[in-house]
Amino acid sequence: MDDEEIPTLLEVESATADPSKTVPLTIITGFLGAGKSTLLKRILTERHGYRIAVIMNEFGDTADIESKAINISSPDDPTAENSEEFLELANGCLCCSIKDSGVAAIEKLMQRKGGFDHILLETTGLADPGPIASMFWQNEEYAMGLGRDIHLDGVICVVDAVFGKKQIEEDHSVDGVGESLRQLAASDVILINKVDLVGPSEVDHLQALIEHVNPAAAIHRTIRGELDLSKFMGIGAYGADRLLREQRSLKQDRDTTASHDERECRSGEHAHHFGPHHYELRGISSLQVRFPVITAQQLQKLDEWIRSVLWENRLPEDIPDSALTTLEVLRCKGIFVLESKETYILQGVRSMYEMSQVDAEGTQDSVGLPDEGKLVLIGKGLDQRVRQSLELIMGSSA
Ligand SMILES: Nc1nc2c(ncn2[C@@H]2O[C@H](COP(=O)(O)OP(=O)(O)OP(=O)(O)O)[C@@H](O)[C@H]2O)c(=O)[nH]1
Repeated sequence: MDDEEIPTLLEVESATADPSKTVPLTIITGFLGAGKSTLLKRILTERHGYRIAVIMNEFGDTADIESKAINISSPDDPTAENSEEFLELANGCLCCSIKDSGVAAIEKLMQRKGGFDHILLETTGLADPGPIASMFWQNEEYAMGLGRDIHLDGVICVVDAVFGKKQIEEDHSVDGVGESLRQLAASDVILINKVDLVGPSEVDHLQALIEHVNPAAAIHRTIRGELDLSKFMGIGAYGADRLLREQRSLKQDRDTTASHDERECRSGEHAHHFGPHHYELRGISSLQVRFPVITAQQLQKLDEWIRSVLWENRLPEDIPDSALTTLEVLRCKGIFVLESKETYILQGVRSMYEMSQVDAEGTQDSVGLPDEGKLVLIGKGLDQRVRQSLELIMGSSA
């Protein structure tokens, strides 16, 4: 294809309820110097066929530095220095380097609706993408305005293969949880970048660490952000299909590689409902729990449990306002299968969550419905007590 040709628009797969009506938005976060600008430069300059609007650093103060760094401004363009203007790029993408507040930037962008199919929002200026993710996801106030035009597709985090481990170990802690760990916790896709600079065993080690912190994210290894865009765009991280697909592959993995410990655990009187996955690192912990088929009453109890944990930061059996725990859930995902064969999915970002029934006919044919459920929690204080509290619900019959 020569430079004069107009790029062909590729289909972007999306698993959300009605993607044709709203524009998917991906939040990009990442460790210092990990390769976010390199990834964005590639997206803005390569011929990939997608029409993407990139909003850079609208929440930070370094828009000018960033735009120079990725060298997209044209000397012939008198608006290039104006931080509130958009640049149309040769590959069909739009770049918006803006100092304005995020919402204002996106409002302006949406006035150009039809000119792009996907929004990438870079949030370098912020340590923790969680609050922005919850703003774009299921926020009623927001949904009255821009939310009608946009849906949150996913959060991605770029991690430095060379310094990632050190950054996790040394970064600043906010409320006992390091910034980089908060980024990992909030992410749906994680790129371990610069793998050309370290040996495979070092990358394996870093990947294992990341998998423990966030057992729900997809992890890819990259060099200079080289990765098929469909791996992190149009992923529908908050939709049902992705969760169902993950659940199916989890089951296949377990069917073929169930460990001795897990088999023992499954045959135990109470423990058979739960996988032994709990992990804690520098204040952040994750908990992964398998659920067998449950009753409608158990689902209701679980819903109450989630409300108590997400809204009041305590287990239902804890005394209100007791300072015993520092429980906080930053991200949760779940899938629950009822005796009636109804299937529910849970999606949660901080204190907001949604439990919705899966419409079997609405899922993609290849996905299918699972025969058992799971719950993944990422946050603070997710220890043995939390697991035992879930066991109480699962053990209850009414
Ligand atoms: N060898 C190697 N270098 C890379 C790779 N990706 C990025 N770099 C280099 O790493 C340096 C930092 O990359 P950037 O893309 O600027 O990182 P960033 O995350 O945007 O940095 P900040 O915004 O400052 O946090 C640059 O010199 C890049 O050329 C990679 O995969 N391999």
